[in-house]
Amino acid sequence: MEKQPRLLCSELCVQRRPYEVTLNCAILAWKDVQIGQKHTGRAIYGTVKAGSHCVHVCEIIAVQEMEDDSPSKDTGKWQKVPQSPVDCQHTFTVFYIERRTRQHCWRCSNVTFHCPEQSLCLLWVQTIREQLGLLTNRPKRLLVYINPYGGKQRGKQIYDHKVAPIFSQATISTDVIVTERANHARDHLKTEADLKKYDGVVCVGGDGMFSEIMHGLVSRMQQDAGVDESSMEETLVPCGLRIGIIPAGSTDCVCYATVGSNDPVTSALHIVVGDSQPMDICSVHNEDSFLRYSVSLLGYGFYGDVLADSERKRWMGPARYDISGVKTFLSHRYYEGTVSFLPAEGSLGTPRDKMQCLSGCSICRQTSSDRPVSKDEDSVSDAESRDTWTVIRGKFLAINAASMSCACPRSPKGLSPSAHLADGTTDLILVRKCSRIDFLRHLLRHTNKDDQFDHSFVEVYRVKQFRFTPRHQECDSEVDLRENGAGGKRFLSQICREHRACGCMPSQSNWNCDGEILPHTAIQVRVHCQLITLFARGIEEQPVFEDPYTHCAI
Ligand SMILES: Nc1ncnc2c1ncn2[C@@H]1O[C@H](COP(=O)(O)OP(=O)(O)OP(=O)(O)O)[C@@H](O)[C@H]1O
Repeated sequence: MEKQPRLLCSELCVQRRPYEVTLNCAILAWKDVQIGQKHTGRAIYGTVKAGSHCVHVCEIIAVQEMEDDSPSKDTGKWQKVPQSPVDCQHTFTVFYIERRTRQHCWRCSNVTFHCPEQSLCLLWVQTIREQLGLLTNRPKRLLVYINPYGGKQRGKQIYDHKVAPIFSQATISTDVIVTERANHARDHLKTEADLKKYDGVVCVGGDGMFSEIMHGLVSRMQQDAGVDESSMEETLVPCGLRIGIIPAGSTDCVCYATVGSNDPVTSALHIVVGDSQPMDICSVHNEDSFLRYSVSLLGYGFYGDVLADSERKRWMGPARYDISGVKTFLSHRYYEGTVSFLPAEGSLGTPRDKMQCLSGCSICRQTSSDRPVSKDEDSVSDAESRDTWTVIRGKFLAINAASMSCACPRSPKGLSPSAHLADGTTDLILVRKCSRIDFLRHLLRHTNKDDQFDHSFVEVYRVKQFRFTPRHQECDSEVDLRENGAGGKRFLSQICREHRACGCMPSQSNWNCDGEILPHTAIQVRVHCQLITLFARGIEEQPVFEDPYTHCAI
């Protein structure tokens, strides 16, 4: 790391021990001057050598001058007077992010420095504040929507007790709206909200609430830019405002995939430091009508049936997903249809390359630098003329499109462990008709480390667009193609498609679109690369212990 010039260096006291405290534009470090160089290698970004501490300036939340709590003040009680090498009357406290040993969880920690003179104390406070002021990615004003009924109905409590105090410490001002009905946040964002006033929108709730806010914001951006969402050909305008997710739902899959945990304090701290994680969005159309956007899972067959069945069992609470899962598995229904897709080509990864999308992912970064700047360059018709569509017809137990890994505590690797958040693609997983026991083997692999795609009946493709037509909606030419040469069968099929009552009609499933049922089964899906940005940084790799005094070069 390049050596940065020191801005300040003083001997200050921490818990009445003398420390050499240094600041440059990247690092604040403090080293116990009395302790030797013995390594402890314990904390992360905290103590590395005994008595040596280091914090990145970009992970400082705030600095505050404090009332001196020196025990030398007369409290009326007997107390031992510690020996301090300097008379430290003036104090300031630095609040910073500390990584916890629990996976990807952050906490707000603090250290109080005692200074011998007030002028020195003020100089430190002012210089640190100046450095924080240079971090232009931090939000100053946020619009917050709270779903009081999401998850265990603790959204309001979580925000008031865990998140609001952090925002206020970081001097972020907020306008808070507690929703009164489903789609309140979406409609407010779409029509009323004065978005120019804000640096970001915060969603307190689960995946359903996030989806509402994403829909509201994306639609508003298109309206303002005069883009017609109902046309699949249109290139959508990216959202200028970042979205923060404070997890307060039942599954919190989007938060888990972009932060690595579903901890509200960690999410609040990612918002405060102004992290940015771009994310792709799939638009879903039925012919010329726009249906919905999806960021995580589009599932037909198994996941569609589980959702449809669980919706009828809402009264059971979260247990309904397990019960519907078992019921759907036992019913072992398969569905016929045609899947066509435009494969993603070039240097992007593949769904089976085991390259997990982590913080600073090189594949997503490369995609972002390769993205066309002009609207015309990326039109659907252009893409279609360059690329060729692959067509697959068959009987499927499940058709899933995972635009992110969809990892969650139940499925730590997710449906597609190598799916990327922002590479402009979705992983299309086709599970063909197979025996119950084989399907069970495939499903169980979502919960362990084995490759869930390593089955003869599973195919996975990384795609930019896809379409699905259920068999009964296929036009005659498609059916003719499939049944080429089988004259009798074709005739029978024609009759069956026209006579639902005869019972040979292939049954239909529903599309599960990020937890919502779509009203149509024939759909066209297009991935819009990096359409939104979250206050997140992706999942960080486990930190390496490093010596701040050698590598941070302070
Ligand atoms: N005030 C409200 N009253 C009723 N429903 C609401 C209200 N505000 C939001 N909603 C709706 O509640 C639904 C579920 O909310 P949310 O996603 O927060 O929780 P969840 O379903 O428990 O969690 P998850 O989606 O992570 O499983 C959302 O689709 C949202 O549209």
